[in-house]
Amino acid sequence: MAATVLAAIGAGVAVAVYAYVSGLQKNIAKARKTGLVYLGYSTGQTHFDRLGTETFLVATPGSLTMHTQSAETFPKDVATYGVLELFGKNVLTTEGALWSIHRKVTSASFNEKNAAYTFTEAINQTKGLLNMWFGPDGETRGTTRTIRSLEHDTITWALNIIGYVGFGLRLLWPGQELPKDLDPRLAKYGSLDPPPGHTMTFVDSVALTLERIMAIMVFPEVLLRVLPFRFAKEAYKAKINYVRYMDDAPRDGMDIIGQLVQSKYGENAGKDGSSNTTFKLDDSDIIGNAFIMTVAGHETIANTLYFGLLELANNPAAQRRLQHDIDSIFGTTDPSTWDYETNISPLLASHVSAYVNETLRLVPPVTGIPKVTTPDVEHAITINGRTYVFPAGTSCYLVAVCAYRNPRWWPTRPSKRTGKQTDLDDYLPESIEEEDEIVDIAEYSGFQGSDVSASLYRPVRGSYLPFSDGARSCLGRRIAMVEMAAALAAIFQRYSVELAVDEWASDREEKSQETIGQAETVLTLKLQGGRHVPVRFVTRGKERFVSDPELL
Ligand code: HEM
Repeated sequence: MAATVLAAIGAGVAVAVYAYVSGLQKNIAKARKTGLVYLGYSTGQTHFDRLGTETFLVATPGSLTMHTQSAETFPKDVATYGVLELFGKNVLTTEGALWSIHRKVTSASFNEKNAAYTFTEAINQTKGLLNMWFGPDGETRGTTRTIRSLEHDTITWALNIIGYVGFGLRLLWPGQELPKDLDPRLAKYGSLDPPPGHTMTFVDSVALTLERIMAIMVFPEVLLRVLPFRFAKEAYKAKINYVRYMDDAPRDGMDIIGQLVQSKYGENAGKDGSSNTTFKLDDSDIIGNAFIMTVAGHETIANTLYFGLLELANNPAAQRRLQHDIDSIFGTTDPSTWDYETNISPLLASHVSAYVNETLRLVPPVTGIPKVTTPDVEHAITINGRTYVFPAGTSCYLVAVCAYRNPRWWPTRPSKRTGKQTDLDDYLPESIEEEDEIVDIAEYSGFQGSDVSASLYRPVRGSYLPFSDGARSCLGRRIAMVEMAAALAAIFQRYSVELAVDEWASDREEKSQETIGQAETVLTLKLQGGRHVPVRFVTRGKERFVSDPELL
């Protein structure tokens, strides 16, 4: 008996070893055939430098993946986004005919009316954030206390905005009150304590669902309920609360999502792409898209504002230039009087959007984009003037963050900060602006106009894609730019940001840069494991750097 078991194990191991070796040989052969440089198994961004190439292949026993800095028009590899289909199919995770239906239905909501709502709500929420930071006596002191929760606070800020623009839910900061005439069905979403029928607030349920998304995906609900671990208990509690909030949300009161629910797209298109049926999103599609708008619509923006504020805290001179532009657009007028139609174009043509763009270059929330070559036939691609033929269905990872620091595409000079040969790792907001959005299939896009100034450096197409490009580019780009610009204007019109120097001694700028450099991607790029940079906001005129003549 024992001999039979051992023989069976031996045979199993032999089959596994054979599959491993032959898989590796097969993929190495495929890699060789393309003529490109390839690596076995390990991968990493420094390999671009080591191999002296912008595109290479990684062959493992189970896969062949291209890593590239060249944006090619491959289809998106939606399989890698499976985790985000947790609550239903949606515009990010579908492809082909089904995607075009989701895209058409959802893109209808990304219009100027919603961008204007975003502008007003971003100002309103930024005011709430500043009030919380300064507290009742902060204005008199002229400074906030040291803020260690900047990341958490910017996440809450962004969730509050998407809550309003996406769902029509007014979400509050401590000390704020709901408007008296609010639809009572919406009141529970703004509550700062868990309302009846819930064990956590709406905002906490969204934040914790995202934090525990892997556990929610991997373990069935019944198991999460009984497992004696904290992660399982949190995942269960977050999911139950989130689903209940989504089920109870009055569909008629919502904005982006409300329009989505009311849309009936295509008299001629069915959900499966067939003709002559009326398409209507079902409940799972609506919750799936609502979830994706919440995820895509807050962590990305929150992280950009967060890292942008840290970069500005490191660069007092940059803050001065930002404040100069804000002063010339808004003077001393109260932010609650700012008007979207009058102010948005000058604001987005000012240094404010250049500063956002530079943050998106250095610390982009989406560091890479998964793509895949044509599934059924070999795919020829020209890279640097040479054509390579790739096997059908080769996975491709566009390592966008490396392209944003590649001296071949960006003007560069030796770094004053580090002494390195190039300054592309430095925050240089004066140098760039984003290319105008060029949309391949216009009707699938949201906003299509220019939201940038004409005076700055325009990167070569394909070398700067923080919102991706083409038909599958970001639907929320306009909203994102409007939201971040409004927040920066509302903050820097009256305040400046500083590193909290008493905690970090003379090497504070270096230490802060080093900490930002430790950001890692889970869903988006962010500081993990409690790492943070302490800062303070101070009333303009009371900055430490005000005494530095170079900055005046
Ligand atoms: C700084 C903010 C943002 C950045 C950097 C960003 C970046 C991106 C990128 C790179 C993609 C392409 C992903 C891929 O193809 O794998 C994308 C897609 C998408 N984004 Fe954003 N995004 C931001 C804000 C938003 C906002 C505010 C919303 C909505 C409220 C949004 C909704 C979407 C959607 C729905 C898609 C999928 C489009 C499709 O596949 O057809 N994003 N975004």
